[in-house]
Amino acid sequence: MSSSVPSSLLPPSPAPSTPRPGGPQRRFKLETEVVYTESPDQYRSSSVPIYQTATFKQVSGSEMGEYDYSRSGNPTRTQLERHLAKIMNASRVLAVASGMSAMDVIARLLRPGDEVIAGDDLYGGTNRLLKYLSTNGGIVVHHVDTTSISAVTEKLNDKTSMVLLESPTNPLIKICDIPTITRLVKATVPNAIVAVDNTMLSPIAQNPLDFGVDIVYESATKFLSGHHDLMAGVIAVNDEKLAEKLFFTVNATGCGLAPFDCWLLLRGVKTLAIRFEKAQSNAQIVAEYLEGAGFKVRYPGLESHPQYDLHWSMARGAGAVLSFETGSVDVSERIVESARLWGISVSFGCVNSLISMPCKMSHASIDPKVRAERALPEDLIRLCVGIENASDLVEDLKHALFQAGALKTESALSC
Ligand SMILES: Cc1ncc(COP(=O)(O)O)c(C=O)c1O
Ligand SMILES: N[C@@H](CCSC[C@H](N)C(=O)O)C(=O)O
Repeated sequence: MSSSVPSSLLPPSPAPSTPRPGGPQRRFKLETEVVYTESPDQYRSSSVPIYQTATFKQVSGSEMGEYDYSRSGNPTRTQLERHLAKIMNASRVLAVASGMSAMDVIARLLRPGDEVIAGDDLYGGTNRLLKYLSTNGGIVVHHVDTTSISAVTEKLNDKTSMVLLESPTNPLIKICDIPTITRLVKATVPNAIVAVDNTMLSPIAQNPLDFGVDIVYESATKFLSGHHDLMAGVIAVNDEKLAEKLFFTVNATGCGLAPFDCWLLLRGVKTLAIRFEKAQSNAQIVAEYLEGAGFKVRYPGLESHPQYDLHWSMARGAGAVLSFETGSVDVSERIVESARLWGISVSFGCVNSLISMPCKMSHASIDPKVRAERALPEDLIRLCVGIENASDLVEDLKHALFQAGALKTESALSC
């Protein structure tokens, strides 16, 4: 531990969970780990208390307690971070105000002149922050097709400071070979950081830290919380020095997650496994229906996905986000507007199913010219599948497709 960060400001490292204090210390299956939380609460409260306080009184003028100020640390945040560290196979997790906050904290590791290699298909907000840094921060950003290992390695040089990956990507659901890219980056530029945005799968389906990457971050606004009732981001690492640097920025900039949101997120995480499983099985049914109806569907649960085998070599599930093309922006708009059960909304990972057109919504901040260069189809529809009844979802979609003129025959309505 470095002398720059007092230990009182660091959350304790995660203890292995055990149903009874003093009982056998062991790792349980993920579905069990997400539900079980330890709390050192003096009243043995079943739910972790919300320490809705900005300050903590000190024992005396010279003796500091464990916490002094909630920007620097708060017991509810500590409990959340410990719980997430267990689930994300990390030694340390930091909970911050949003997924973009997490990305911002990570990006502050960069210095002018540094080079970043990122995907050519990535969340619009990430693209926007990278663009800002390249315009104003002296950072050079290379956007490459991360499905091609050589496209990534060709850009590696001694100025490469960070390789930023998403798999699956948002919204084209492209898969990249995280273990191989990580190995090659480490062999070529040992100090370069490999960071993975794991928002699309959550720790239930993929743990990139297990592949040797340095940082995993997620928008906890999505699957981790699951109800679209809070904004949060999480950063997970296994290197204490790196954790300290990241924590320094969290404390210095004040982006640590507020106590009530920590509590909401902790509550949401308990149902992560069951929500994710149901949403994912619904997504598989929806993807198969759309493919059967003749659409080009992007979903790693379909054997037609070009990186199907690669995906399943890394992940335990296909997730609940898929996208498909219709061949016409007008038709896509009509489909989106004809759906009743599917909410027209950005974001994903919620219990409710959502439908959107990335080029007009989540990825609208990417210059239309850049979108065209990167072959992001303007007619792309993204479906973020929730936990409703699968037949209701398919029925609603069928009717939206039919009303929009995307299903040519009545028979397609019954497939
Ligand atoms: C893949 C991905 N990463 C990061 C973010 C940013 O998260 P947040 O909206 O919580 O800031 C989003 C969506 O916003 C996303 O889709
Ligand atoms: N207006 C927002 C759009 C947020 S998109 C949220 C989510 N990541 C998604 O992919 O739907 C912005 O400008 O960031």
